[in-house]
Amino acid sequence: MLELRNCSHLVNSGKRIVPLVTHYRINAKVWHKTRLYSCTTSSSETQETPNSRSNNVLDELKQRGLVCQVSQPENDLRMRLNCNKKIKLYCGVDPTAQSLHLGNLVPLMVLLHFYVKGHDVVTVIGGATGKVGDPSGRKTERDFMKNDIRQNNVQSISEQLERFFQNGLKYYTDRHDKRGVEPYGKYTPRNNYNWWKDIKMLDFLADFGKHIRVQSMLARDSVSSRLESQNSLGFNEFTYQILQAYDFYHLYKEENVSIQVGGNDQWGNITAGIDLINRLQPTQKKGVPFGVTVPLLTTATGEKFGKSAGNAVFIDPSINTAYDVYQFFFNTLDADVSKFLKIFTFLSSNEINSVMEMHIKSPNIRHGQTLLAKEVTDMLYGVGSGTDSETLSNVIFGHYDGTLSAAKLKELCHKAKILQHADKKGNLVKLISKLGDCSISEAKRKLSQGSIYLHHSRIKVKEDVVEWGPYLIDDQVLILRMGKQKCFIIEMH
Ligand SMILES: Nc1ncnc2c1ncn2[C@@H]1O[C@H](COP(=O)(O)OP(=O)(O)OP(=O)(O)O)[C@@H](O)[C@H]1O
Ligand SMILES: N[C@@H](Cc1ccc(O)cc1)C(=O)O
Repeated sequence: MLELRNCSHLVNSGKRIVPLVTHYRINAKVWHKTRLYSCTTSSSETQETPNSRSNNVLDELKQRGLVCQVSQPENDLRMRLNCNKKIKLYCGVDPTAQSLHLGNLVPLMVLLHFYVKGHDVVTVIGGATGKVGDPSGRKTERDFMKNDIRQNNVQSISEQLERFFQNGLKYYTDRHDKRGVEPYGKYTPRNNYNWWKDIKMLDFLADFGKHIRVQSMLARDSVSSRLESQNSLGFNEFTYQILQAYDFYHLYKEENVSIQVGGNDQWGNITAGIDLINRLQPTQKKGVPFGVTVPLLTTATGEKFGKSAGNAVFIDPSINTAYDVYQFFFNTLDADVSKFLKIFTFLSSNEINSVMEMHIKSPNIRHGQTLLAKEVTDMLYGVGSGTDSETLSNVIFGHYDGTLSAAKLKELCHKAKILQHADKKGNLVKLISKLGDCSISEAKRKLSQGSIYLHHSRIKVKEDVVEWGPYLIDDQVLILRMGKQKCFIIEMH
């Protein structure tokens, strides 16, 4: 199991609830069947491919801790990869929230590794499966979701997936190869509603029903665990595995997809698909279908990090900004840094080892967390956003030499959604009361106690201020600190 600290300030059920005004460094303790596949098979999926694919991606992924289970015969898969053949793989996501979260990124990182090495990747958004509800890893039934909400989720997650592969490729290119034309794979987005909407129940039962064995369905963990517990299981949830199995069959048959990737909680659904394909054998030419699962990221209390547990860190920019995600990774526990560098970045093991050496010597400097935060932010939000977030973080946490212009500072704060506004005609006491959400007398008390600092040079101010000039950057921007934990950046109009 991998562990993510519970980062409650970035976590929510759809809205960004990062406090816009409270920024503090949290010290490390706070968060805590089988046919032999022939390499000479000549389906479209196995054309000759460029050299970049000759590395065995699977071995690299294993070294990175990105592989939990691989379906048998694993050696066939390894042979296929070693033969430098192009492979097509898919991962599905159900539209049960507005945004992807960091847990979803783990299987998507597997796809990204294959993609940048020239393999083709497909994502399936569960427009159909999302209506039914996957019981995998859940103790209880899902809440009902209205069609229009699900539809909006399909839309936003589709955009996020597209952006993930676009930004991921740019990030990879930026770090690895700037020579131009690259043998990258092809990215194909799919929505399973598009094939499920035309399937008639009678036809489905007649054509596929006998190939789906009830004993196997009952034996899958997602079903058996619920049947053993007090919590009952709806017929919709019971049948979910059939839908996902058919998706894999459909993609295998129609689009030459031969590997399904998912979190380890998806093992039952993925193997249901492999069983269905093997029973139906739509074509001998395509070779054995495979499943690869990734380990589940869990919280310190062992819960899967995701939507159901209510602890997801969402990556939609309208929910969490680049700066929020930077802060999340900057606050990674020391014990998790190396693991996350392997999972969430494309840094080589040499690069990771060398930063970890520095990190172990002086953990308080946070070399590892800084690199991790910068890399992941660049990968998710676009190359450059990691450095911007680091710059802003340095300003907020007091490592700022004053060289940044007010214009740049405003731009960074605006993007991070933390820029405050105030009237130059107002006084400091009123400003403290507004920003600190306290009474005027409490604001005066904070001032007289010496807990207010202005300007990047941290001038301690104990009296009210009406003349702002001496404290402003370029006569426009005020940095105000309240105690050691709160920093506000305010544009004074
Ligand atoms: N914490 C996690 N670690 C690794 N993989 C994860 C994690 N959370 C989700 N995934 C994987 O992401 C893919 C998409 O999952 P899905 O959209 O259903 O998200 P989810 O958070 O698991 O949702 P829910 O909690 O509603 O079941 C699946 O393969 C799933 O296993
Ligand atoms: N069942 C997956 C999502 C999914 C949907 C359709 C698929 O074909 C594959 C995966 C999940 O809940 O995480």
